[in-house]
Amino acid sequence: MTAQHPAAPTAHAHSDKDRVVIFDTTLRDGEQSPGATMTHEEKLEVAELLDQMGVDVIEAGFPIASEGDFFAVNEIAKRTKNAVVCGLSRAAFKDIDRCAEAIKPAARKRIHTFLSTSPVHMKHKLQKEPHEVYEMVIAQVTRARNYTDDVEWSSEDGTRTEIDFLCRCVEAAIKAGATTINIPDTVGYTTPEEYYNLFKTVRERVPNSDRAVFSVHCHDDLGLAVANSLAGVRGGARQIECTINGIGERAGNTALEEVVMAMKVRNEVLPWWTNIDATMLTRASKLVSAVTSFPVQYNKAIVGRNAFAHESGIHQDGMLKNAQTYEIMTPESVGVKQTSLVMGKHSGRHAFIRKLEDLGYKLAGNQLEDAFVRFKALADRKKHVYDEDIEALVDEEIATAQDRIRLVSLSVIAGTHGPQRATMKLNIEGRTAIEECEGNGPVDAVFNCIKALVPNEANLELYQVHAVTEGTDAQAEVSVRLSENDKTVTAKGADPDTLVASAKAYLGALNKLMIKRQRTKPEAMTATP
Ligand SMILES: CC(=O)SCCNC(=O)CCNC(=O)[C@H](O)C(C)(C)COP(=O)(O)OP(=O)(O)OC[C@H]1O[C@@H](n2cnc3c(N)ncnc32)[C@H](O)[C@@H]1OP(=O)(O)O
Ligand SMILES: CC(C)C(=O)C(=O)O
Ligand SMILES: [Mg+2]
Repeated sequence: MTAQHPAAPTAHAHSDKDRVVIFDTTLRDGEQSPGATMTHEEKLEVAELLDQMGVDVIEAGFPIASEGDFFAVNEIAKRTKNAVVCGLSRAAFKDIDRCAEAIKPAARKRIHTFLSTSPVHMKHKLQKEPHEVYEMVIAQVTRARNYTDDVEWSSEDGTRTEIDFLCRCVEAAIKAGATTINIPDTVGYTTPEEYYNLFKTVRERVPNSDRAVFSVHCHDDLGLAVANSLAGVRGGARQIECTINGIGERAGNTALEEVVMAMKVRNEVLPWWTNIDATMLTRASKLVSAVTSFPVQYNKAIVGRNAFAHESGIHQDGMLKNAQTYEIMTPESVGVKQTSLVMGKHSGRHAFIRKLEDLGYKLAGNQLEDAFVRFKALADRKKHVYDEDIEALVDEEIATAQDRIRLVSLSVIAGTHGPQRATMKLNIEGRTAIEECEGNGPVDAVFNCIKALVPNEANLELYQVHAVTEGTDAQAEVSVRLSENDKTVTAKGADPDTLVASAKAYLGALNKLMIKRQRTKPEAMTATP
């Protein structure tokens, strides 16, 4: 799995015009996800990691929202080494002043002020006329510019805003001193083509548009946030607002890891670049998931636990031959140690052999074939087949290869109304025999069957059960110790069914006894004493 992917991130001759600013809003829009609230310390930890991984702007919070938010933004402003620290504020002087105070200690600081421009928001939410909104844009951006020369203005619900009004507001904001213009798709309503056209149009129509960086901010209500963001960049935007794991209001925001890797892996068609150290993406994902208690879906692009895992035999075989067959980026490129070949019911022989080698086994011929058949049978019954399951299975295969008594089938009737009853079929040196016995409990009934089928004087000294792995579908591993005269043998049996495992262990011990008997008394060749 060391093959070099042609699509793997490579060094580019970067040009400044293709540089995309990564504006992370995990701590602001991300934290707006219901239930995603982070503690003060957790926010500091996330901000430190974002700074280390090369995020350009950290939107650290909404300082007017609460004392807690203010202090978090303020502390992040003090600690951040490289990134611009940004705070959000409504179009209200008190918000802007509070935001300015919070970000004051930052080496590089931004005030982000927003105001809705769509008819529905202006009429129902703000209850203001367009001309009032227009005046507010100018007043608020001007106010913010008193504190810093890095001011971002967002036209909330920009994608449902009437285009002439949007262009007028954007022009006014830039004239008042905004250096970044964000046109959010606040409700996740737009489509890639539409969003591309929006940026193209606004940039063409607004006379002073070249004096600001345009920014995309997308929500994932229709699952289009990443596609829309990239379309906006194609339309001329050079800042992407995003969050780790795509957390955020409702269906979330554009996932940082997805846009970053899309541009890296498909750079020939998405020819832009960022400053993000992609090898830190997995770490960031895990941290944000841990502090928000939001699990990352298994099949999530880039950072989901299945993003570099393969279970089906055809894919595993391809991966073993050349990783490029089924992976478009290396796991290492996003901070995952290695591809994992998950053993399950869809796995094939190539992967099984590789797994056995990794676990230190070398089986061939019938032994390998038998082990594979038993592995498939186990995988059919068990959700997760762990390494320990395979070890137990192979150990048993090796231990029982020479067995003269083999379990063919077992069924047991157990429950609250005893006596319990077992029916067992054995293959004893090539001959099939069947017996039905009762017992004081299901294990007793099983062992009585064995005694009836293979009469013996052996004394059961130990019977022990433990689970090989976790979960209710874990394999049971049963150990049985039998003694006969001066001979003592121990054997193990593993199976998801404890009673089958018990029978296998008992029979395994009997088989070993027979070998011992044979060694000391070569004429004792038969299964019965
Ligand atoms: C699209 C986005 O993500 S926007 C960001 C959303 N994030 C948040 O709301 C989280 C933090 N918010 C809060 O803590 C609170 O809502 C606060 C502190 C901002 C305001 O709290 P309150 O004063 O109690 O107001 P409340 O939240 O109930 O209502 C919002 C008010 O802000 C107004 N408002 C909304 N957006 C803006 C804006 N961009 N500029 C100015 N006023 C605005 C609303 O019209 C409403 O005003 P009204 O009270 O005159 O009707
Ligand atoms: C505050 C703005 C930028 C926002 O989060 C949105 O419109 O979605
Ligand atoms: Mg948002």
